[in-house]
Amino acid sequence: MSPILSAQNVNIYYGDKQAVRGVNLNVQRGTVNALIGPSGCGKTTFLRAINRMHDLTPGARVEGTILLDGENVYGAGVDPVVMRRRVGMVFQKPNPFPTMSVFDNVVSGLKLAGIRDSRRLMDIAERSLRGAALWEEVKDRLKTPATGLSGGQQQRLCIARALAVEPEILLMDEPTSALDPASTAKIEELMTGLKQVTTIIIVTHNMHQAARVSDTTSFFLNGDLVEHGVTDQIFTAPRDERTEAYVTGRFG
Ligand SMILES: Nc1ncnc2c1ncn2[C@@H]1O[C@H](COP(=O)(O)OP(=O)(O)OP(=O)(O)O)[C@@H](O)[C@H]1O
Repeated sequence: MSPILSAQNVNIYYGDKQAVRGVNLNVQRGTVNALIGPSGCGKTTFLRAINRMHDLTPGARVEGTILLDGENVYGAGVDPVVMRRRVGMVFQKPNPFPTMSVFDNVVSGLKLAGIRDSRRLMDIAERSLRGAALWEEVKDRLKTPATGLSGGQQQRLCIARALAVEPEILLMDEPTSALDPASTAKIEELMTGLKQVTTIIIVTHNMHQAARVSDTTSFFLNGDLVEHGVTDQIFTAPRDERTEAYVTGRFG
């Protein structure tokens, strides 16, 4: 099967400084993929290249090829805004739009895309909130401010907001690092279900989390992708001694 994402010789720079070096990575549809490695090794930098977030960072430059379902993400004529709809993103800290209600947060991307039909918006909002395992908790308070939700609920709201526009890939940058263990467990559980509707690439510092939720794992070190493989293999039989040192906790 052709990969949903194919990165080919990707180099990323901030000014003169190279943060990611020659990364080659294929990600299969309907899987969860974890990016692990010590602080500063380039995980977030690589993640942000996938939906062209570096376009917004002065001095940042991406070289090489990133194909989304065969289409060059950086190709001439590709609208970065459209690309960011196809590749959704959830950040470390929940960031619901603070002045909007729960409902308006979920449908914000749809409204921007010109969808106005209220029946349709409600259907998609319900489906997205169910997809983010939040519907039961918020169905009676859809019109209340999103800021009234707990941190864990706000993060699931951000996941619902990302799901509403049916992204082909969902990028998650340490999505549980600001959450308590119960909220973290809920989001980890939910990822398995999300594989039915999208493909997930998650940056995590937590190796137990990577081992629990992901199908494949990529180990980064100093801007290099050292090793990529099935998660079980990376954690139990790594091929590179640097991967072994990291997953056994000898540094990082
Ligand atoms: N906007 C920026 N401008 C300049 N250098 C940056 C910028 N963002 C990141 N870097 C540098 O690029 C390198 C990779 O950073 P990146 O944030 O991708 O690492 P990371 O593996 O995600 O780290 P962490 O796990 O701490 O989030 C680091 O040396 C970092 O200091």
